[in-house]
Amino acid sequence: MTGNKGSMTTENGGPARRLRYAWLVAAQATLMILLGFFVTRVADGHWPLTLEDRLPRAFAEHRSPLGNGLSAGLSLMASTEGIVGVTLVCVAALLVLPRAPRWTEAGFLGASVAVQSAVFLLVTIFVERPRPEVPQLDGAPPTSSFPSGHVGASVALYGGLATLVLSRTRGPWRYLTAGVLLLVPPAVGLSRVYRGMHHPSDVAGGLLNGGATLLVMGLVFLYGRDRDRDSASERTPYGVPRGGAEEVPAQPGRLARTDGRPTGRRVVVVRHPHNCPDELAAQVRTRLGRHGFTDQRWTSTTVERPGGGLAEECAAGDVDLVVACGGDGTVRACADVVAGTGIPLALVPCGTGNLLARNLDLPADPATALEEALDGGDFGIDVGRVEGDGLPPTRFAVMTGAGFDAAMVRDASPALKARLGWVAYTLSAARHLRDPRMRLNIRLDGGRRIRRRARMVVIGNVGTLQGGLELLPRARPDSGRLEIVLFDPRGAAGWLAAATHLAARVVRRPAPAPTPGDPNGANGANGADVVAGGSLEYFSATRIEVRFARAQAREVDGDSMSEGALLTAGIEPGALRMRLPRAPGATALPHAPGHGSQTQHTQHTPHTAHH
Ligand SMILES: Nc1ncnc2c1ncn2[C@@H]1O[C@H](COP(=O)(O)OP(=O)(O)OP(=O)(O)O)[C@@H](O)[C@H]1O
Repeated sequence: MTGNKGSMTTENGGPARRLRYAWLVAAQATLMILLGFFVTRVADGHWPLTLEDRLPRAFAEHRSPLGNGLSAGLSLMASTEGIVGVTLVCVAALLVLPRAPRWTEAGFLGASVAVQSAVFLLVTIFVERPRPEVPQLDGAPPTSSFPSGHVGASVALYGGLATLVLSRTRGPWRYLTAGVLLLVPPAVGLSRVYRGMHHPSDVAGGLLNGGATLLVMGLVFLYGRDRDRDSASERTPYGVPRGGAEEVPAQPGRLARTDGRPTGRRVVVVRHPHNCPDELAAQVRTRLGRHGFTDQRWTSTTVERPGGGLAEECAAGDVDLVVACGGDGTVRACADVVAGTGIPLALVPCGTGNLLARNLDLPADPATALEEALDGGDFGIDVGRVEGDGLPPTRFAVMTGAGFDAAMVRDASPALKARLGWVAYTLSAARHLRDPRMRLNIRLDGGRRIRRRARMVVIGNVGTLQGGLELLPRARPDSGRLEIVLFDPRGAAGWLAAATHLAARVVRRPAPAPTPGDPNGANGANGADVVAGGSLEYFSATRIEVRFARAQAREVDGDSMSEGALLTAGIEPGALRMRLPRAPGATALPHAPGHGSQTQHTQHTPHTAHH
């Protein structure tokens, strides 16, 4: 994990560096005390402070049971018990829920709440201000009215959470989440004035104290972490400073790393211009540079050329790494070019679904996913190949299909995708729930044709969708096989059975589904595994042909394709060499002595080994 190296540096240098920022907390406390003196001794009795108590008085005169209840709830959210409880839960969640504990983020949140409280208490020792002269709905604590502790604490906690959401997560939903969190402190402020506990200027003081705390703690923890990481990446895994360009051993074509492994130096970065913003592109550029990729060729994707100029760059030779900055469509286009060539592919997952990245268990943060992969190794994964009537042969890394999912992909509004991410697919799916069932026949590995009706056919190299939903539980990227599901819920009961079955797999994280044909598990004809009252039927094969009675919507790795009545799919075992933080279950590839035009075939784990 990158964090290991990063945290080693952080532990050595972090506390000392953080102490250097202690003067900022002292400055914050001094300024807050001076502000308190100004409010209580200089501005008191002068406009506009002469007007401010009209607000608590107006509230006191117009109190209602609803207002009392709402303000009590908001005040409770920002009470000592509320703040301590929510902070502890959030800190515990940051340490336990992610794959690696988020010490920096947990530290930022915990320290923000603690430092805000400490400064608040200090200020109230020096500044004495009486509460507003109105009936108060809460017992008045002995502390000064200036500043509002509830408001300061709510800024530190809910504002701190908003900061983490904005700085550590992706997707348009983060703005909505952060917006809701940022509404809490002003709402708490209003509730404190309503309840007669504070003057408006106390609330302003609380907002200021909380905001200043977040600024200082953000500087110490979040900005500080990036600096730690940057300086850590200046070093090899053994702490030896990395050579600058002029220190590189004169060895044409390849660099020697101090850990003895060879590292390529020419990288082609395929960038989806809408999914990979400039800021992320800059991070990718820097991280690649630090890992010795000094010769960077950047190419942008277009609708007509979803792989940009990758094919031409690879044809020119001497490409040591390809980086796909985009979603599954961009990855597919890159995989189509590099599969079978031995050129490794790394991902910067910044699309809508990013299903390959999810299935390979990459970090959600795109730059971190790249960083960890660059510190990892090369592994062979399978790719699928699909063609059909009017569908030229193309490779896929995730899934291809027809029917419901393809119509959903086709009709997802690009504007909604940009704003809501994968939620746009959900909205589109709702419009196709009542689409008619397809009549089809399916042929597996040259066997006899199986007739079926279904709403959707999905053929997958990997099987997990958003939210951990396992559409194809047996699918593994290194199995050497493709998994197929026919989805055919009938009536409300069928939909309910299918939804319950899929949801139960998310909740229980069950063992792999039985192998088709396994006497202990398969219960359908033709070696299929039938579940959820017949709503889901699973098959497994290396060659699949699906013929539809009528032309259907088709999709490949989330990209809509022309309608057609045929899908033929096969598997290329281990054909795609991927640079990953860790093995997805495949055998690590030895580094090729030279590549570019050379075909690398990988060892893949036999299918049976997984069952
Ligand atoms: N410059 C561009 N402008 C508009 N569309 C583009 C551009 N480049 C590529 N595309 C289209 O974007 C799609 C590929 O996008 P990609 O898969 O990378 O992201 P996504 O669809 O947001 O994410 P995901 O596939 O993970 O859900 C393709 O359909 C391609 O035609």
